[in-house]
Amino acid sequence: MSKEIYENPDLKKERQNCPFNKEEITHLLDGGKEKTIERKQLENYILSDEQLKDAVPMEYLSHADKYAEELRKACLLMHKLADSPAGQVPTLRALMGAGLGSAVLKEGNPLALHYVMFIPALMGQGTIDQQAKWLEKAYNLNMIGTYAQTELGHGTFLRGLETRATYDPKTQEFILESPSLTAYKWWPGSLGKTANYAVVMAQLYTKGKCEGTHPFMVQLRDEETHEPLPGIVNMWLNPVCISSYIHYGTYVKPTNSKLSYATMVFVRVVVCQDVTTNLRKAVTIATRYSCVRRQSELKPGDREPQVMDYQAQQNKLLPPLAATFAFQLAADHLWNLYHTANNNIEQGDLELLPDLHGLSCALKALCSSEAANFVEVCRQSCGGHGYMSCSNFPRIYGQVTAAETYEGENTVLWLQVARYLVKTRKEQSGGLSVKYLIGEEKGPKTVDTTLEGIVKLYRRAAVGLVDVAIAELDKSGRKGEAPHDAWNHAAVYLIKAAQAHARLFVVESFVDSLKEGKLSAPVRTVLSQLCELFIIYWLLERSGDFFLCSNLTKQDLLLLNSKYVELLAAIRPQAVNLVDSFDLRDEVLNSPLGCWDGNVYQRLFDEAAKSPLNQSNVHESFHKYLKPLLKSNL
Ligand SMILES: CCCCC/C=C\C/C=C\C/C=C\C/C=C\C/C=C/C(=O)SCCNC(=O)CCNC(=O)[C@H](O)C(C)(C)COP(=O)(O)OP(=O)(O)OC[C@H]1O[C@@H](n2cnc3c(N)ncnc32)[C@H](O)[C@@H]1OP(=O)(O)O
Ligand SMILES: Cc1cc2nc3c(=O)[nH]c(=O)nc-3n(C[C@H](O)[C@H](O)[C@H](O)COP(=O)(O)OP(=O)(O)OC[C@H]3O[C@@H](n4cnc5c(N)ncnc54)[C@H](O)[C@@H]3O)c2cc1C
Repeated sequence: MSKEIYENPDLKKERQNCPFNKEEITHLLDGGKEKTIERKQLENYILSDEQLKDAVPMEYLSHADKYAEELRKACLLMHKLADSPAGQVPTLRALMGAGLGSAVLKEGNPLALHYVMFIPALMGQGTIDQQAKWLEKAYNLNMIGTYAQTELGHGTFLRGLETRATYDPKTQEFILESPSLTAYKWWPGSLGKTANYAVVMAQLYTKGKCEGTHPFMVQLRDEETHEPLPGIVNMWLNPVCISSYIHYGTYVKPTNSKLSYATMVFVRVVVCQDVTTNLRKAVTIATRYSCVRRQSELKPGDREPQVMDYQAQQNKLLPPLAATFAFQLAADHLWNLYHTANNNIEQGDLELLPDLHGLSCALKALCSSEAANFVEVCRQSCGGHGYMSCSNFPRIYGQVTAAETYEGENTVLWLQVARYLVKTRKEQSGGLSVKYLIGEEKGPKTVDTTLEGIVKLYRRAAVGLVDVAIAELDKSGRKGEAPHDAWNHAAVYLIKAAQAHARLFVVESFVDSLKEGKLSAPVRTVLSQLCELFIIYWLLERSGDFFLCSNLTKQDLLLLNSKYVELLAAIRPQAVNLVDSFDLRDEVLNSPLGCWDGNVYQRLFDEAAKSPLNQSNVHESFHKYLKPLLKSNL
């Protein structure tokens, strides 16, 4: 007799009469039906392996045991890579990120940096000969690498890195040294115990001249014993410069000194997708829980309502739900730009480099900061149970908020974006993503609150805020301030302009994708509602920017507020169906609050029972500490 599959009755009701094809949205997010099939096959292949399951919840292990357990599983995953039904690269991409990877490696992947930065650095900056020598070894895992750039004293300011690589023309060797405590490489993932090689970013000195930061391949540990090589703490010998800038002792300048920053650009592009995956998990958990959880009284005398029926809860969860689509579509556009720019760069055409740098900084900063804020709202929307470690919100939040700092601290990246915008606006020259800055904004300044009208408002704000920032810079200049002081004193305006640019890109990506996409009418309807909700939400959140830069009136704002709450009500009935379309398995969500069947309370109870403290009625510490206290008659 087949066991009746439990489904929470409220969730069951939410799923009845879904007006759109969930699989159509799943395929859209995966990149097509074939990709969905491939993903599901890969998920089955990985998640069915009993050896990859945690015997006890990771939170109850010691630091060292957590490391050992994650390393055990990471190594097992690498063995499974060879036989993966999806092929090596799609499998690696899935295993390195916030989706399938974090379902197995909940505390982090000790081998992530090897694939996410070490190999990309070799591919992006190594010579053909160097790639021939190291790439096969890296792909075969005969070496484990990391990317060692950040030091105790410097993470942001790369031109201030202290680690030095001095070229000795007599021996044709580079001597790497960390001249001070603050020069110690600090933060690189896997550097502590896992990697035996590293790409080390160091200031290149040759013939007494500093040529700036360059990547060097350095062996850290003995390949057999894994012991650190002699002098590894403060003196590294025998590194090799990864790139071909030293020709027979003479330094040959690269076509662009920033090409040595290319690895970071790659990860910034990838991070946008990764934080979006984490946000999808958080929204799924919070949405399903909000339709299972019944609390308080909406209509006097009635049964306690689903908390999702409170407009306040819809206001918490539907903008992040819409954001997952907005960020995914924008990340897809950025990924395409990355590939185009990279292919051009390989042919020596650097024209798109400033666009790629500007946009990757903008989207990485926007997606990571917005996702972190939205994940925290999702956590709070689940009340006390959202605070529990087993809810998975603490881990998801930790992963997303880290992305606000690594790969370029967000404020610093916003200022990079502003530099690119000001230059483009002033020089009236520029590339792909800033065309709106070239020439004057045309058309009437009147406001219409249609989708197209709202996009025009975003464009006006993006242009207007750059002009406000430029006016501030010019004002400081007229007062005789040096350019660097003027820049620092305009930082608030510059960051606002950068953020408005990033939002415009996301909004246009979402609107254009719906125009171009081959979507069924029901899917187009629900995605258009989400699109309109999201662009109005952001406008209401940042209304000051729009008042400053357009003829937006109080009446317009009241109208948009009404439209916003109407859209909350319109989308509410499809919230569970939309998160079901993400097709995130329970093992990927890893949360009793978000499971497909909605059996929340039993799963919470079962999770609590796993705690070591719940294995006995009286913990031994009672007799050691509490009982003496009770008897001490203080
Ligand atoms: C197998 C596939 C794997 C798939 C993976 C799947 C999932 C992975 C998911 C998530 C990732 C997982 C884990 C996370 C990975 C790693 C953990 C974290 C790693 C790190 O944090 S590594 C260290 C990161 N550190 C930084 O980012 C440092 C930030 N600082 C800087 O970048 C620079 O200092 C600066 C802020 C840009 C300033 O540089 P500076 O040299 O001073 O230049 P400026 O004077 O400001 O500008 C001069 C000029 O140069 C242009 N510029 C600057 N940077 C770039 C660039 N990168 N590219 C192009 N151009 C650049 C700038 O625009 C100026 O141009 P002008 O024309 O205006 O002169
Ligand atoms: C989880 C995690 C993983 C990491 N992994 C790696 C890794 O694998 N390899 C690696 O090399 N590094 C790694 N890092 C380090 C990371 O790249 C740096 O922490 C990051 O670049 C920020 O630099 P910082 O720590 O020096 O911060 P700082 O730059 O010192 O930031 C401190 C404050 O100063 C402000 N500030 C700095 N410069 C400016 C400016 N010009 N204008 C205005 N304000 C400014 C910042 O906005 C911030 O508010 C990792 C970090 C984390 C958190």
